Amino acid sequence: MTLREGLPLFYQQFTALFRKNLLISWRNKGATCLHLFSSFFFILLIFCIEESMKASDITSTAHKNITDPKALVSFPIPPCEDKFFVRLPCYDFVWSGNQSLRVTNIVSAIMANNPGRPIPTTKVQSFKKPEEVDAWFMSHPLQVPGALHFVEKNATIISYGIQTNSSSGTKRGRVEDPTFKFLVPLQIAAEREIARSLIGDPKFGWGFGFKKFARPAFGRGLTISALAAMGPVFFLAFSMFGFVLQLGSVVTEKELKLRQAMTMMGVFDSAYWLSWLLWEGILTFVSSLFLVLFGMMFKFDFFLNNSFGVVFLLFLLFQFNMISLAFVLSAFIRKSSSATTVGYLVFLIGFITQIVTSAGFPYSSSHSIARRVVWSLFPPNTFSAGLELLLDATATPGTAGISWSKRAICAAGETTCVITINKIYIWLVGTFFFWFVLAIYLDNIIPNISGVRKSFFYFLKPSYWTGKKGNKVEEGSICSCIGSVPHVEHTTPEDEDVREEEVLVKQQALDRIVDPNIAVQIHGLAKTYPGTTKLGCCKCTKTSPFHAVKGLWMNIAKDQLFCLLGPNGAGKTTTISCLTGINPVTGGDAIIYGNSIRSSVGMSNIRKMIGVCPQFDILWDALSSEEHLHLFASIKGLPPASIKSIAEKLLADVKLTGAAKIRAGSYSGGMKRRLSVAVALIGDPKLVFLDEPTTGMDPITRRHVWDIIQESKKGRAIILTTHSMEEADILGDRIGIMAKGKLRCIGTSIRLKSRFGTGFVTTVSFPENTSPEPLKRFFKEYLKVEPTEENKAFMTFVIPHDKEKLLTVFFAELQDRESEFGISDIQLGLATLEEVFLNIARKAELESATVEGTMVTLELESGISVEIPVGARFVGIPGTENAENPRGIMVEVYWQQDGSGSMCISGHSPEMRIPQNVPVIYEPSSQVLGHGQRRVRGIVIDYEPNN
Ligand SMILES: Nc1ncnc2c1ncn2[C@@H]1O[C@H](COP(=O)(O)OP(=O)(O)OP(=O)(O)O)[C@@H](O)[C@H]1O
Repeated sequence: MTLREGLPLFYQQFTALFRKNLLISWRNKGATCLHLFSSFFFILLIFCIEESMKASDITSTAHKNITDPKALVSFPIPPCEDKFFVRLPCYDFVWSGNQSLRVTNIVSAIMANNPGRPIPTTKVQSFKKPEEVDAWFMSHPLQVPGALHFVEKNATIISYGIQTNSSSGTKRGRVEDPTFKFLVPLQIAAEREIARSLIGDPKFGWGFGFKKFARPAFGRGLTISALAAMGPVFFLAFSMFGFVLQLGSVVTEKELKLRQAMTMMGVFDSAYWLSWLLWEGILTFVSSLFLVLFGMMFKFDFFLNNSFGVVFLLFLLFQFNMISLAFVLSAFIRKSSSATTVGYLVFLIGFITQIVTSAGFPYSSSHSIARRVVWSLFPPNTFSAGLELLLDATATPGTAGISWSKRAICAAGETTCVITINKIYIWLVGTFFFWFVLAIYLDNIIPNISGVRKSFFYFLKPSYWTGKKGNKVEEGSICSCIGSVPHVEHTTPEDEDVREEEVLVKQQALDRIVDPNIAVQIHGLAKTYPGTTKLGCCKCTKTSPFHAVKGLWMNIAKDQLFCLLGPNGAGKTTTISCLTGINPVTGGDAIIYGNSIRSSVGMSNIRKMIGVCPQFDILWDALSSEEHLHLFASIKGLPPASIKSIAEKLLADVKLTGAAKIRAGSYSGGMKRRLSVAVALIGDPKLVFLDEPTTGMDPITRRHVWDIIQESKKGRAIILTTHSMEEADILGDRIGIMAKGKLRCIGTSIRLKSRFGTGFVTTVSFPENTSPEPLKRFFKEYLKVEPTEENKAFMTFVIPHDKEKLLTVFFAELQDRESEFGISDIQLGLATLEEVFLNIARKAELESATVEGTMVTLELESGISVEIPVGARFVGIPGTENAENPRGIMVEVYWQQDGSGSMCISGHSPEMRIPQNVPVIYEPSSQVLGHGQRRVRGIVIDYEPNN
């Protein structure tokens, strides 16, 4: 099947990824609806606030048509206690000019004739001169609202002046206007009584009143506008929905390694980012449209009087900016759960900078261009400036706002201005591209989930653009100082098969022999994870480099399943990660169907011919198995016409046809693993990596998957890692066991069992009343072996390999004497692969424990505690030497793997004498430990019981 390449592949990937984004949004309806329609709630909220503000201001006539305004007449002088802030005892007014009798009479008349409330003399203070009044004010602050100053010039002229505190005060939301409350009543009273005094008629009528203009009701803008006050912050909050959702989606794909899986399948970065951009762009377009339409529906002048295109474009460009900002921040975030926190922080910062922007910073000629440039990089700032222009334009009722044709013209009255709505559009387009390009750059240079990144100047290398030659990646955080990675000393393998394999591969590499039957040739593959430096708040934590794979040499044949076994941390997954290009190798190389994993061209060829089932399921919860297969098939470049039938076949193979349309989120662990296996087999790959494919499966499903794997061997190579020895035994054509980063043994299952197993295992069964002693003696005399396990019904003997030649005669005689020994059944078999595995793992543990001094405590039945290195098999107990046992006593320690895959002690043999001439592998320097406790350090003895 020919896979698509170049532009057609890009287009195919882009459409598949776009569909994936669409499906995920569709399945996540709640969040998508919130993104699209939350504007309605914000607009409704602003509308409600504005209505309630109007309702609370019932005395205001601003919203009413005034056709026949009423005259406001008769202002009595209010009692001084009515003043909002007054100090008691207070006075209704004070006056100067009391040396004149006429003035005194005028003031008396003012007090007596005050409408509705004659003023008592105790509430008035008199002075001779205004200066005395000022002096009194100084010593009696806040004790009087106003003062009258009279001067009798002559018989026909009496002049007067008024003093009041002109600053208006507020109390509990009410405003005190000193002019109308205190000044005008004093003025009316003074003028009335002066006129009566001058005319000489104490009943002279003196009418005075105010009357408003008749006028239509004011619009919203002139008085209170909730939109002007809260619009910027509400619109910023609204844009946060899309921002947080976008950030969460991108980070989730990174966190769940979905992005890595797609990269492994050869997805173009450009197709990935553009698919997100287009989908989010559509959502943004629709949500901005709804926002403007809702604003118009609620009849806000802002939306009605400014041109539709002008308002819509501002919201659209701002939201696009928030998408690219989300892309940038996604490079720094590892957990999708942090998206909401980051969204909240961005909102908080945006809220603060919006306040600063609305205060005039930096969009005025008094600020430098540099300040404006820096400030405008943060999209909420430019957005806020744009909103302010549009709000100002519609602040006066009945004004036309900003039209599309006038978008580049300064506000009325200004000949020059530093910012227009058109300039804001240009800024927003510029910052959108700036953040988007920065997001792609950061995505490349910040270490991905596997700790891999590109160099800072990767884009300057022609190979990045042409895809030719190496496109090297680096490891470690961008801030950590990575020194040179320590070299791994290559040691000649101890095992002869591993040595032989190494020599063969080296020779083939030297002779440049390309064996047509070899799918993968691994040349001294080494991987060292660099140490990292992490800056904490108080200290710097450093981890040292770790050699995970220390030079692998091996061939993996076509049409074969190579099984890679090893305890936890052996380096199996790291080897697979290197072979699949997830992690760069530190040393060596691997040739996969003639392509080197060290070259980017080679790797891009390799990606087309491999299928990977990673250790952990890499699936979208919201997509069904059918959709997963369609997506990955499209990314791989399978011809569109064939994708449907291929997906159907794969689903049938892994028995998921019935669940093809069900979302993977509701699958059981086993179903997810089967889907992962199907994904690995998409596009008929020539090399398949299966990293623990049957983990979490029930026995029936596991058998079924084994059948699928067995079937899939035809025409391809499979590299399988597993912790199930049964799986390895059944499926593996060849098995390699790794431990501590090195290959420890390699060969067929039979070969490994015969070389590393303890020998042949025979189980003899007999009826319960039979005496086992004669049988035991027979085994002891002929083969010199004791039973390793015995009960009333059977005995198990392990016969060392060196007794193999004796077995034919031995078993012939045993069969002849069956009735004599009372035997009911005899079974003979090789040691299990599990035993081989434990042996290898134990030896590797012992090797590193002896170097690193990793000890565990062996509790002997005799009550002694012995400290021994992990993996030690025969352990001598110091202090047990005597005449009978000149070298002392030893025990055989039995090991097993615990749930986490680490070696732990499962028991020990009875104590036995240490034979003469057996060498000591490890003798601890100090023998006795503890205070009075019987706790010693064991001596590790190199003893093979069969020799
Ligand atoms: N990114 C990393 N940085 C540092 N050390 C790592 C990193 N990834 C893996 N290691 C270490 O490398 C060693 C080999 O890990 P690897 O995952 O390859 O083991 P494995 O054989 O696949 O084990 P398992 O059976 O548990 O999957 C382990 O000790 C692990 O802690």
